[in-house]
Formats: sequence, C-alpha cells, structure tokens
Amino acid sequence: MAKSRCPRLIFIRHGQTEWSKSGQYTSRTDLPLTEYGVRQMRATGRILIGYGGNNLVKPAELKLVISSPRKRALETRDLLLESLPESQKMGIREEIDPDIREWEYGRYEGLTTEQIKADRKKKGYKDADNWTIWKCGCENGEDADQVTERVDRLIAKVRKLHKKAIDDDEYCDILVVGHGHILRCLAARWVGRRIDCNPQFMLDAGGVGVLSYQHHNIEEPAIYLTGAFLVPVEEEGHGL
Ligand SMILES: O=C(COP(=O)(O)O)[C@@H](O)[C@H](O)[C@H](O)[C@H](O)COP(=O)(O)O
Repeated sequence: MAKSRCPRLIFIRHGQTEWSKSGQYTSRTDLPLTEYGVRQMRATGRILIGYGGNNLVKPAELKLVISSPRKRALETRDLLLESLPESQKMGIREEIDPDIREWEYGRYEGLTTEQIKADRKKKGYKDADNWTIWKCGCENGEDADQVTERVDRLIAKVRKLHKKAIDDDEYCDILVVGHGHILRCLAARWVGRRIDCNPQFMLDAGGVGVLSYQHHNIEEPAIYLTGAFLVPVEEEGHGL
C-alpha cells in the first residue's frame, strides 16, 4: 500500500486580464493582470499552497511549477508562490514551457466569439453560426490537431515524473499555469478525449483544476472532482 498521496497535476488559469473580462481571445497579446487579477492570484496562492489544514498543496510535496511564457501566466505563478518563505520555495523547480501557451488564435486574436462568427458570416463561411474553436480551429492560427500535439508532449513529460514518484512511493505535485483554452485541452487529453469533439469544460480566469490517477495507477489517469480539500480528509490527520 502506497504511503504517499497519488501524484497530481494542479492546473491554474492565470488571473483576470482586461481581455478575460471582456471575453476577447488572447493568445500572443502579452497583457498584464488587472489590479483585481493581482489580488485574486495572491489570495488564491495563500489558499492553495501552504501547511494550513485547508491548503490543497503542501510546499514540500510541490516539485515543479510549469508556466506558459506569457506575462499574465508568469505574474500569476509569482503571485501564487509569493507568500511562501524562501526556505520552502527552494525545493520547487520552475520551468517555462511554450507547449502550454494559449491556442494560437491567428486572425481571431482580440475578437469575441460573437465577433468571430460575424466575421466568418461576412466571408461567406456556411458554418459561421456553428463555429467552435474545437471543431474548426482559427484562421491563420492553430487547429485541434496542432494543439493536441503540444499538449500531449507536456502530458508525456509530466507522466514520466509521476511514474517515477509512484514507483519510488514519493510525493509529486506539479503545478501548471496556463490559459483558458489550452488548459481545457490539457484536461481532455489527460483522459484521452479528442479535442475536436469539444471537451465541454469551463474554466474562469483564476480557476483551478486537479488531474491525477485512479487507484494510484499511472495507467488510469482521471480528472479529480475536487471538493474534499475544503475540509481535509480524516486520513490527513486534521480531524474535526
Ligand atoms: O482568450 C481566451 C483564453 O485566453 P486567456 O485569457 O489567456 O486564458 C479565451 O478563452 C477567451 O476568454 C474566450 O473569450 C472565452 O473562451 C469565451 O469562449 P466561449 O465561452 O466559448 O464563447
């Protein structure tokens, strides 16, 4: 029986930006967080990581933080870790990985879903009203296959670390800081779903999700329907 908790990938969409507020598609546009976004991620960090009974992640069990290269993601990463003392941060490796940058929106950068549909209608696309990024991709940007390729590469990297942790019975939480569409793709691919069928997930700016494995088995990836961390489970020794 394993002593350590099953390895987890905890993903976080960056905090609020002006365009996440207005619903404009933001990939390469390197926006900073809004003032609220800064407060939002600072507060999220304090709730998420620490040694309090209600913290989801214990600093000593957090081995790696992988971030998108965009400013809003890097700011989010720094705010999440800000309240930890240096001695606790030392054991946490940080990496920037372009594979978790946002879906390349091409011509649709800066537009809203409604504006994209209107643009396609004007250009005579028959499917204009039924456009979805999942099925149709973006003009001059990426499609589902291209995004699948890079998300799968990131998953393979994480699985390798998780497998070693399971084999050695060690803790291995990994934080991934990214964006609205790419993280929904990550969750879908984690459980082998196709992206072009629309993963039907929602993820607000500042939103958090957890991916892990059923039965402590690397061959059984699963999406964690988190909630129990609001009041820690009895096995963790924080009984009520
Ligand atoms: O740009 C997006 C995500 O990038 P980021 O803000 O860096 O996380 C998109 O997700 C937009 O926010 C988009 O407006 C949103 O997904 C609305 O899409 P939908 O509900 O499908 O119309």
